[in-house]
Amino acid sequence: MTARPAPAGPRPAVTSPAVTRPAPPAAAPEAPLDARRILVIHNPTAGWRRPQLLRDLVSALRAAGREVEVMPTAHPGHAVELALAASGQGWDLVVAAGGDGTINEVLNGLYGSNLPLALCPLGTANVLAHEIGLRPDADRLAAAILAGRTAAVAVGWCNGQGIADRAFVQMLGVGFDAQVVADVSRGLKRRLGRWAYVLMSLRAALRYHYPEFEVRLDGVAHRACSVIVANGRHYGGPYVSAPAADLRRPELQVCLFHRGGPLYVARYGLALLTGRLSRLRDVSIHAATGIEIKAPAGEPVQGDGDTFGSTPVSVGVRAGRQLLVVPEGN
Ligand SMILES: Nc1ncnc2c1ncn2[C@@H]1O[C@H](COP(=O)(O)OP(=O)(O)OP(=O)(O)O)[C@@H](O)[C@H]1O
Repeated sequence: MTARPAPAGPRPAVTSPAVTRPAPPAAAPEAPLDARRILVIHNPTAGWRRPQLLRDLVSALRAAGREVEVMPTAHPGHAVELALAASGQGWDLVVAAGGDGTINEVLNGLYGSNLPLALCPLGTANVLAHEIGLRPDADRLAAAILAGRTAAVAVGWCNGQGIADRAFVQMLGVGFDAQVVADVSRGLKRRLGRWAYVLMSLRAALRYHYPEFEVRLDGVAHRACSVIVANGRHYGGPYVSAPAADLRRPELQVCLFHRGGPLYVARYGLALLTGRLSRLRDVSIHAATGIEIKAPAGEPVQGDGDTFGSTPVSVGVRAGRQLLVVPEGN
């Protein structure tokens, strides 16, 4: 992997669990971006593979006089390498064309480079695209990039078993959902799309062992059967898990699920689909900037829909360090 020289100043450490920071005032809008040279990092294995969407986007950008190069990924982790190498090559913007896992890899490669990120959502769930109101329509995607409207988003960070200082943008999960993500194979996702998650959720609901997690939120101890750490509001696609979450604020919303077992999984799943999750009495949501999660044994940790590693895991957040192209009205 190509190593980028460290960004000016020390790389900030994951926020200490003991520190509670007040939310900063809303950030001033960024000046519009005029991206002339655009690199597209494309995961050809993502989601339902909508090659036409990407082709149309590239045509629209070229028709508007932009220089566009598409680099396909060849293996997992390749998008990190391509994004790392992109800084210093004269690009004005990097587009992540794929699902949330591809966006996550590109983000991890871009961090600290000051190169803005845009999305071409080709994945299965496309949670970040839902979060910023980006529709999978080539004309709208091109219009957003050409308008150059950006937002500075806060980035979540985690360290854990097999996880070394990894960024996430939308969410991180430990417990039932991380088990489901670990169970869904690439082949199954390709064959069944979203239904792969439904199928594996049903299977895991019956087979999962529902351990209890020890969770420290800014130093305060809690216990939970499952945990979702939300940087954005959305989860699993167009559904909302944490209504108070805001990508622009360096603060995470932590959903603690206090009961385990198949009936509670069904209850939580139904509440998520009907927008009532945050109102359940056995779910509590807490704002936090430093989070420690431990389990009796190593349990899977998922971030942005891909397995990162396993517990114990510590999670923090860093303010406005990544510029993201957002559509009008966001
Ligand atoms: N050429 C490749 N071959 C196999 N795997 C790849 C390749 N390029 C990237 N990957 C891996 O594919 C994984 C899944 O990609 P991604 O999340 O973008 O698609 P998805 O899972 O279909 O979408 P979503 O996350 O929205 O459900 C990524 O974690 C990445 O490591």
